[in-house]
Amino acid sequence: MTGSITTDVGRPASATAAPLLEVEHLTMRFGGLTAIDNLSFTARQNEITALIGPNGAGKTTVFNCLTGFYRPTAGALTLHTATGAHKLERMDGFRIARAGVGRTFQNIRLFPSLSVLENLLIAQHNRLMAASAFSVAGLFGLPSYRKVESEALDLAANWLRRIDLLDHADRLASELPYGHQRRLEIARAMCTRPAVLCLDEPAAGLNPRESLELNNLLLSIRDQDQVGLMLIEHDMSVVMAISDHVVVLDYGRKIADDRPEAVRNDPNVIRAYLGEEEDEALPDAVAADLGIDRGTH
Ligand SMILES: Nc1ncnc2c1ncn2[C@@H]1O[C@H](COP(=O)(O)OP(=O)(O)OP(=O)(O)O)[C@@H](O)[C@H]1O
Repeated sequence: MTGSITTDVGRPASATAAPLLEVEHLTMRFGGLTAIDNLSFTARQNEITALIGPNGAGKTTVFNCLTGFYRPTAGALTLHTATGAHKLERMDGFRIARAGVGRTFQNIRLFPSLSVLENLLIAQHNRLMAASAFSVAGLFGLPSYRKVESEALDLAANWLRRIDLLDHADRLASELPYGHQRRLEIARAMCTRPAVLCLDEPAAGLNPRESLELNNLLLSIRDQDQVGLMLIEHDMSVVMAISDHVVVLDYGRKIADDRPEAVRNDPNVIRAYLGEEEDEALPDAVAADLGIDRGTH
């Protein structure tokens, strides 16, 4: 083993930024299978927290608990926002979204037969309906509705500019190239005004140029939008390039929780993530991604 060992499992990566999302003793069982086993970590404001691990480690299950798709078997999930501390484990998906948890999925879930602009407006549907007082009269008569409607259009236009799709606003979402659809899905999630945005494999299927554009978009969201990002990602080059903090799962248990440069040299992570006892057995490309120096063998 040539990589240095620096990870202190369980130590938070940063104690400076305010806690945004606290996961405490999260457990999720499906019958006899424990998919998440007593998992605790903290994601912080204005940071990108990556959740990584081998296939079946439990990453998507964590997202499903955070977004109300699953009700956890045990544990507490607390989102801290300007409106207070929200106990997510007691809430359904609709209330969790309103509390400030946004999400994208492994498989793109845009409305394919709506335009690019309509996809960004429909994401703001709940806010628009609330401003209409849920009445037809409100849709046509209330000044508060017109104000929110104008803000919704401004927000959509702003995101179209940021993802460089303003010229494509009237095209059907399904007509866009795959990489554009990925960016649109992130913009759509941002139009729900989340406090934390959970991204499930956003780089999957992207070519290197699109992947670089995605990195820049996610960094700009972190730095400009008062949003914390949680990222499930198999592409280690993306994880290492943009994450502030990495949590590693293996068989539902946390095996590392630290800065990316520490995690990538952790022998437990290498062993679990790659399923190999020795780094000599790793494919060269994987070892390079993990930053393992093989020159001295
Ligand atoms: N609804 C469910 N019912 C039964 N078992 C489930 C369910 N959802 C997930 N699991 C199991 O929980 C474990 C964790 O699955 P999960 O999809 O969270 O892993 P993952 O780390 O996201 O994997 P991948 O990287 O392949 O997407 C797996 O063994 C999976 O089969």
